[in-house]
Amino acid sequence: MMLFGSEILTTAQMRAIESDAIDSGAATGLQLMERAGTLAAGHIRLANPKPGRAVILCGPGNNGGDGYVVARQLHHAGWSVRVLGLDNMPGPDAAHMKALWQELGPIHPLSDEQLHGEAPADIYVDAIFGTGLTRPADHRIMAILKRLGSDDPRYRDKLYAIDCVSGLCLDCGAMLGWPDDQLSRAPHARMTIAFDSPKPGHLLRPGCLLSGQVVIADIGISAQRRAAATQRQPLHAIRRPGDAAPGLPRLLGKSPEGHKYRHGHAIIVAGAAGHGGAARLSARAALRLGAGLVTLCPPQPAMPEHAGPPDALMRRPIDDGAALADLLTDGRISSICIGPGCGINRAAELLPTALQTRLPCILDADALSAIARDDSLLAQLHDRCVLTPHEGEFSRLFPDIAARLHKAEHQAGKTCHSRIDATRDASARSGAVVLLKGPDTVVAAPTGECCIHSALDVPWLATAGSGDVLAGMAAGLLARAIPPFHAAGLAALLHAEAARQFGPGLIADDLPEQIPSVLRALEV
Ligand SMILES: NC(=O)C1=CN([C@@H]2O[C@H](COP(=O)(O)OP(=O)(O)OC[C@H]3O[C@@H](n4cnc5c(N)ncnc54)[C@H](OP(=O)(O)O)[C@@H]3O)[C@@H](O)[C@H]2O)[C@@H](O)CC1
Ligand SMILES: Nc1ncnc2c1ncn2[C@@H]1O[C@H](COP(=O)(O)OP(=O)(O)O)[C@@H](O)[C@H]1O
Ligand SMILES: [K+]
Repeated sequence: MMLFGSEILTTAQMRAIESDAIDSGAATGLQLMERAGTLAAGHIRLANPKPGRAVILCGPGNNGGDGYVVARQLHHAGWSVRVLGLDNMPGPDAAHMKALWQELGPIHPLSDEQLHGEAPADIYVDAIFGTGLTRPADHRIMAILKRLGSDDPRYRDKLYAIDCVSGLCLDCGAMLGWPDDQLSRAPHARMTIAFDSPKPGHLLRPGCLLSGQVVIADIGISAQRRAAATQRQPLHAIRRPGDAAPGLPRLLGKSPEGHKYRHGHAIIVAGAAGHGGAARLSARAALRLGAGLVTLCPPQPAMPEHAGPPDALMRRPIDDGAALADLLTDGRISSICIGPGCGINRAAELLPTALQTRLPCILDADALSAIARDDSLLAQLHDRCVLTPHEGEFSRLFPDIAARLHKAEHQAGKTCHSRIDATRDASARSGAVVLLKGPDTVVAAPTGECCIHSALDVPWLATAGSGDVLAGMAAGLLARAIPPFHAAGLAALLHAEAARQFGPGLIADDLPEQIPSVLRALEV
């Protein structure tokens, strides 16, 4: 089953595909550069139909080569174009494009003084660095980037980036040489024109926050991309339900001849009195996503707390591992959710029983804390488990992997280790599906399958209990026999879509109630 939208390529994969296209004679490097620059100019013109004044900033490599093509194309379209470039000898393709531009106009020094000395322009095009950036820009280029990112209204909302905002590592989304506390002053593009496929850095923070609208220009290498697809670990981007496969409504729908047990039975473990809200949110979400039955399992003393609605929810007290084992002898139970409001000690006590059954299970919140405390629990995880940590929980579960995410090493120009790498490593180590939460949620399976779900437009999800709803949604989907990787990815997608539909003012209680409308919009 292939559910997830457009493929994401790393920069190495992109370079390999470009080489294949060139080596096979499908296109020359010069033709690819001409297409890239022409398509970028086309997108800029679509966004700015009336020719105006453009300043094009061209760097030392092929990204600069694309910039010279953009300059030429805008010039021919009637724009007044000023080009700022470096006095270096780029590779042959970029050198050719540079020479073609020089037949039309001069190249001024690429410096902050020159940029700020220019008459104000309608647009600025960043063609300084693309996929070839290997180290932080030097102080002269940094001065230009800071200028473009400044509050000065001359530059605000006028930046078009070729492939990426310069300084961005397209493999991990970090801005090389930019301390976290200065990122607000980094250039924020209005639009990024990227080639063939999105790259991780367009989707991961902070890159996704700096890239603006990312448009993908088809430079004619999709045949080479498809030909090599089986050699890559699958990595996909899902932003909206439309990015998911057409099979989604059928997957989430219910067949006319099905009865409740055909749609599975989810167990939601609850905790001690006073903490019941979290598990009830999960249970509601599992019901709304179509699990045939949902049973909430608090300890006996907490039962009275769960007397209220929804009436569709069943309750059964579970005091210890033996009681859970007894419940799980019912072969119709098809998923378990442990964590929300559970309490760490209770989670630690119940986890071995739950894991021993090898039933699909969602492990969230306190279950993650229990696993972080006890390596023997980590060793019992299996490929039908879905771990749903936020960054703090992730760091406690996988401290060494999280430490590699630390950007200082990268900023010194060493290794690059992205949220994708970290989530994949965590999944490989635990043998479970891992969903690392955030505005750029990453889901990875032990098979290496991975997807990024971008929810940058729904910051109202950052509200207490929203993770509990996510866990319940995934538990509902797992109960319905949707495989763990897809259940996790779909839960992230439908969760964000519910928030999107509800809009500002959202609290976690609203999310399960919004699910029917999300499903209706999907024509489930
Ligand atoms: N390949 C293709 O067919 C196609 C590629 N396309 C385009 O090519 C772009 C990739 O081009 P690229 O590989 O030349 O790298 P690019 O991003 O221009 O920058 C690297 C240059 O900067 C240098 N450099 C690096 N870091 C530096 C620093 N901190 N400070 C100073 N210098 C630094 C580095 O030299 P170095 O000193 O590291 O040897 C090199 O000279 C890609 O993003 C897309 O726009 C499209 O045309 C489609 C077809
Ligand atoms: N700024 C944000 N933009 C979009 N989604 C977010 C943002 N912050 C958090 N989320 C999402 O909200 C949920 C929060 O989960 P979690 O941190 O576990 O909260 P809680 O423990 O209160 O339920 C996750 O699904 C996460 O991806
Ligand atoms: K660029």
